[in-house]
Amino acid sequence: MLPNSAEHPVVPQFWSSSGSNMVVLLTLVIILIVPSALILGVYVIYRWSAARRASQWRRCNIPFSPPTFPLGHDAFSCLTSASPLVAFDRIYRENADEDLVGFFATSCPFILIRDPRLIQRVFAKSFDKAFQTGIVPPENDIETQFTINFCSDRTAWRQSRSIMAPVFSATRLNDLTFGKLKTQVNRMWRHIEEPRLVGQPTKAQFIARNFVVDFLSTWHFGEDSNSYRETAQIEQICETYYEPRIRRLLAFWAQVHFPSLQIFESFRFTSQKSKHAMGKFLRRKMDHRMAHGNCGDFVDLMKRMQSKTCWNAQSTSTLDLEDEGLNMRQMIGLSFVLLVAGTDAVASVCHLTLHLLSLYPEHQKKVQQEIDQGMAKHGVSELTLSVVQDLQFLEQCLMGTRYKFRKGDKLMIIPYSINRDPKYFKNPDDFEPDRFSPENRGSMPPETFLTFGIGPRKCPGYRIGLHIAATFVASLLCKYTLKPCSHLRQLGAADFDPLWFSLQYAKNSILIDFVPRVVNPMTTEH
Ligand code: HEM
Repeated sequence: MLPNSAEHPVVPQFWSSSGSNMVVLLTLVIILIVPSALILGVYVIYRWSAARRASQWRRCNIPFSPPTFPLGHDAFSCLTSASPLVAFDRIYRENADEDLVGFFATSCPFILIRDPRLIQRVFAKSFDKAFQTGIVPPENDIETQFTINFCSDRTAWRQSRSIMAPVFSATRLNDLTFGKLKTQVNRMWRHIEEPRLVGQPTKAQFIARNFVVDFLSTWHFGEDSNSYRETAQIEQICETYYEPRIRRLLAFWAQVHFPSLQIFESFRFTSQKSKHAMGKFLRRKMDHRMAHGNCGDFVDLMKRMQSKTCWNAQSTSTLDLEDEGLNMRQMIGLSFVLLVAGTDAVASVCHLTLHLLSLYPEHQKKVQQEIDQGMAKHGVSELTLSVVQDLQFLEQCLMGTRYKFRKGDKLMIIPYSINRDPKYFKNPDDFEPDRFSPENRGSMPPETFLTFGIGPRKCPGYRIGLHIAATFVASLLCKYTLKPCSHLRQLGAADFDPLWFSLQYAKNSILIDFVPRVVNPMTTEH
């Protein structure tokens, strides 16, 4: 019997089931077809732009590795677990016969320059190429423009380097500043003693970073921070400087592809949060100076520049300071220079040198002898500025760490790989500070020494950085002998933390045993 149509309306039933089928069908279309179409679209654009770039490289006779979708070069497949250095180093090694090689990182084309002579030609002799660092902040991102490292506006770059010249000058290191370093040394010794007395090792990264952050905080900003007790305020600002990893990668991608598109404004390298935090910090410092007088440090320099007509640059740049002096946004950028460019570079040289010296007791002993002799020569029983300035062999050790790598624009150089290339260095994997002795450095091709960069954008702070690192290492070696505890061999590219974009921190803590020395340097004869 047919159902009663009034109770069981046939037509609506039909429509409702077919309607729900349609909904399911539509949902499937949306779930499957739309994303597939999007991926296909991205793929086509990817292939098209890669093919265009490849044909340009072919025309210019530049050898290249064809891209694999979506990572670019397949060396990047390890990116989530390893530092980008691993991928770059692999590309360097895979192309041993080439002077330069093109490759893709996702869809971004890069040229890795392998031959040091070519590096010198491009980066040292051709200012235009050297000027572009690859990160291209928009002109109105004043803070980032004034953070010298990322500056893409020539006038701002010249101005920033010139304003900061007194800060980079080694003459700022005097007995007074050395006294501040000594405060940090005493705190570090106290920190090492606590675990040592209960038979535990010390984390090299931790003491190195605290030492550098606290010293820079005191020296430049007059802020007496003690990172062993609580995180220094400038460290908190530093922590928010770089966006979290995924945003940072997106920012880098957006900057390479669409440097001027406002839509990617939110994916910028320098986070808004850190700009605000730095602004607040600087304002507080300046107010304090108004009330309590000057200290002759970086904050005072900024304060002077704030009100001064400081440039006669015949420039049409929007960043021209003529008649205005520095404004707060420019000062924020310049303050970041000290934190971003200085802190990690010096801290990584410090802890990596400790690690290497713990692995090479013969070099460690030589540094200790040099320190003891220095103290005896100057008739002192503790480190002084003059003793540290005499430590030639220690300086060679600091240079010998050679872990730094430079990431330029679409042009890239990898000092890490060049420094380990047997073509240029005998026994490249050995820690041989004598490579950097004054005699040997003279015979070494200058273009192979890239620890501080090369050309007009070479590191302006390296003298200061080496001095801080020398004080750090010397103050430890005059009191202790180092024994490796965790890493029993030199670090390779794969041992570095993937979360660090350019500077290298080891993935796992480098633990070192500090064994007190029994010698009294004043009475030791050598
Ligand atoms: C001893 C430790 C240091 C090392 C190994 C080091 C290394 C480098 C390298 C390799 C570059 C070039 C980066 C590139 O081209 O991508 C650089 C640039 C720079 N460094 Fe250092 N650096 C050190 C200490 C410092 C210190 C203490 C400061 C600041 C107080 C500083 C400030 C800068 C600045 C501002 C730049 C950018 C220069 C420009 O683009 O014109 N560095 N550094």
